[in-house]
Amino acid sequence: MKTGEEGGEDKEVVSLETLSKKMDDFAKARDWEKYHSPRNLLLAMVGEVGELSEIFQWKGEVARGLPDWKEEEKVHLGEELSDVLLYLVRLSHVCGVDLGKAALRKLELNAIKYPVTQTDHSVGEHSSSKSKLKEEN
Ligand SMILES: Nc1ccn([C@H]2C[C@H](O)[C@@H](COP(=O)(O)OP(=O)(O)OP(=O)(O)O)O2)c(=O)n1
Repeated sequence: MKTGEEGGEDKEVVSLETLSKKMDDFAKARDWEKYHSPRNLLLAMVGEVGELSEIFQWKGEVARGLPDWKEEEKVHLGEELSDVLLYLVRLSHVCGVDLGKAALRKLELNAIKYPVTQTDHSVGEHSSSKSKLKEEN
């Protein structure tokens, strides 16, 4: 699917369903579904989070947009971010969780828990946003 961008440039929109289907095809083609259990996928994802962390390790704080990074470092970053995302999507799939839906619901909960009028960004000390959302629905 393509969508128009402000600058007239088309950008491909990649859905979570597309990624999930591709992971499913990948696993089926290799007969790897037996390895893709929830626990295995969780551990694999955590391992990839470790690899992602290594990229930032010892660098100190880095500026948004990573202006000082080499192109190859950014490509590597994209690969590790992708590994985390792909395992997360796959984990959600094998657990029967609709990740897109769950994330939209969580954003709603976050908005209730942290209203825009709140300025101190503190966490905790909030009444349960989950019960508030339940009351509203
Ligand atoms: N049983 C497996 C093994 C791999 N993958 C897929 C999902 C990840 O996107 C990627 C992970 O592959 P590697 O374990 O080879 O990890 P890296 O690509 O990070 O390689 P390395 O750890 O050598 O840097 O492959 C998978 O779906 N199921």
